[in-house]
Amino acid sequence: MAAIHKVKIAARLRPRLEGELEDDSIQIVHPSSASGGSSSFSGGSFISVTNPRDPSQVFKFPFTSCYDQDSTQEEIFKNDVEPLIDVVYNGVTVTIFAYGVTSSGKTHTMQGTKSQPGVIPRVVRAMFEKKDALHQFQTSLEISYMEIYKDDVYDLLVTRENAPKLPVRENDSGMVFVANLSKVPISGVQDFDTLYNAATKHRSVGATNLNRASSRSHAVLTIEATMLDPVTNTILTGKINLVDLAGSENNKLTGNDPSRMAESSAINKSLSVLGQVVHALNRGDVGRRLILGLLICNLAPGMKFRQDTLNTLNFAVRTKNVENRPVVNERDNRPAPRPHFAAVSIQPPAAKPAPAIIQAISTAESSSGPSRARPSMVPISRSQRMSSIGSGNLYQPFGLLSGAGRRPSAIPEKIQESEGDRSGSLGFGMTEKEIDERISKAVEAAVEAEVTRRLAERERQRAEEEERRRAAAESAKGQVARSRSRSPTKEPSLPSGVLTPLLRRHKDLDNELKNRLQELEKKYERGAKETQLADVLSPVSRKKTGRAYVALARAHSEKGDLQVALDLYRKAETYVPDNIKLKERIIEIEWSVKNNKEYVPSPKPPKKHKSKKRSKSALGQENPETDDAMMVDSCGLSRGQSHLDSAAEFGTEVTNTESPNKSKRSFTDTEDRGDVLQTPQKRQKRTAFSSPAIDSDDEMAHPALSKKDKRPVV
Ligand SMILES: Nc1ncnc2c1ncn2[C@@H]1O[C@H](COP(=O)(O)OP(=O)(O)OP(=O)(O)O)[C@@H](O)[C@H]1O
Repeated sequence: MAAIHKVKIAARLRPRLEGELEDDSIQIVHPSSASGGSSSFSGGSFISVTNPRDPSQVFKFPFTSCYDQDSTQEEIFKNDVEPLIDVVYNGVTVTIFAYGVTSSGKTHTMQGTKSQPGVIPRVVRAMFEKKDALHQFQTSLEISYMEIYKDDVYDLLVTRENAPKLPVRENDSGMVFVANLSKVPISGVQDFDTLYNAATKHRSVGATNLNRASSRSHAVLTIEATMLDPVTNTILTGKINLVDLAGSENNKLTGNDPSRMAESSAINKSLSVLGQVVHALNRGDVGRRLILGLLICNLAPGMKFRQDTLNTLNFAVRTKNVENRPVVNERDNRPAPRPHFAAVSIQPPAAKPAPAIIQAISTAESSSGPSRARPSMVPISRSQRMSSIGSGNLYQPFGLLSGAGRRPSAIPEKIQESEGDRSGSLGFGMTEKEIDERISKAVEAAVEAEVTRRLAERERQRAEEEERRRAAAESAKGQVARSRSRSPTKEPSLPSGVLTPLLRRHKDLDNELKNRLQELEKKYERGAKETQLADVLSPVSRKKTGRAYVALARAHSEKGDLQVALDLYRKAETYVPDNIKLKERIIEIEWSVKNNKEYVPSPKPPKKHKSKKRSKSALGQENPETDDAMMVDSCGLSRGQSHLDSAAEFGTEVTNTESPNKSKRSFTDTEDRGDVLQTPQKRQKRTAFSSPAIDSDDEMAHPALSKKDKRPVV
């Protein structure tokens, strides 16, 4: 078996910022805080998040690297990033993502400041240090820097005026790349700083309530090392992709205006697709070549961010199970190049298109599933590809590429043409054993991929065969029924004798078994179609279907069928993947199932009287239309109630994001000041809203959905 690496997760909780309230709803817990001054303990550390429904309970998320508020940039780099530099110099593509809600510290972690440089400047320095140490190779470094803004890709290394949208294309071997993205050689740290600082100014940044300089785009910086071994005349290419994702957004907190909402919706959509891809990778729906090596989950402290923190951690937990099978990008540099089988990529059939973020991070291994949503691009021809290669234009951002034919522009011509004695050296300073190992791993990977392909093919044939058989059985059944109706006595009778009862029983069982199998098959087909179905449904229908599943799940959870309820909630999630409350519900039930604990759903609300509705409407905080919709809320709470409740509980603003004109009311304030400051009337209202239910407006509402979408669904 080829070596498999799980994606490494690091979680980092940023310190409280000025004006943020102190509370311990999100904490990093180290096994023994007494065991030394480090702010990151590997082994046993976990993030604890209090359960929004029951503050006496906590959710624990153990990760190998947990960095608390006192952690330093140096610590993160030393522990989790620096080891990856060697991997890059071994010809592997590595990706580091910073993921988290807006203002959680992604840019601080990746970019940092002059006094506290982050991952990016440290990686660059380390890449140059390592390059200098590799005397035996002729090594060059190049960078590309792009941003993905509202699903469009722009080159950050050229000025905005000269930066048209770059097309994302797929070549004829299924490799996704950003065409015409510039790749610039860098000669040293200073050189990089000049380029990078200028490029960063081109990035789309805007102010939100939470962050004055919020990144509104995903930024992907790629540093590529090309190493030529003059002795063996082979070229090894390693890359490190450093991705500062735009923050996932809670529009209630960010206070986005309508134009920002569109931006925000694009950000959330792309992050949600990223989440789905990771989910699909976990389920094995898509190829298991990986999209990242390290995921840094940035967390913001305090109750205000608790829900976002749970979402981020939930995403991280899923990502943790993704397996990574690194591939070495090595190729022969002799005049008649042939692909090294270590770099052979087995190409899957064409899949659905996807947003740019996914196209950019996927490696064309994805064979199905929700991983592509961009309209299909015209594949470039081989000749085009070669000319792009020649001009240095072809960019394969995260490619585990089939390496033949690509000539790094930064390598001097004479080196490219040189041909060394291949027998005398083991190349790239590796021992024979290491080379053998690498070869056997590559062979295993190729064989495994081939076996997987064949198994899939066989499975497909089996399914077709099964379908044919079922159709034949159906039509035979129809004929039997018809002939029976014509002459009911014609059914072949069992031979009489002592075995007759046994034969009859056998026949009954046989029929029962067949029926069950048919049912199972139908169920399986339904499950497989679920994701595809969700893709083709309109947002309204998706939401309706999601709600129906939630209602069903709720019924099961009330009966105590937690596993069934969980499955149904997960199904619902397929239809409403962005639903925060639903995700939270899933986490809770998962926790209850895993720990064999009772799960107590919140009580159904009493039926509302019209007068109550009127009085609520009079508050100007909801409209009756949405109120009706609330009645179908899976947890039984009316939407308005739970909306307010949830807002109150999480200290969020009760601002209807659909209408920027509606008045805002901050519950953070009310909550912080406590009940003492409230009038008896207000206190009464607050009590009514303080049910512990968590299913709320949020559970079924997506910020991008229109008002129309919030109609009753059942
Ligand atoms: N570890 C830290 N130490 C000190 N300050 C921090 C830390 N992390 C973040 N901050 C501060 O918090 C604020 C928000 O951080 P940052 O801009 O990095 O968030 P972000 O996740 O990149 O947000 P967005 O997604 O909106 O771009 C900044 O003022 C930053 O300086």
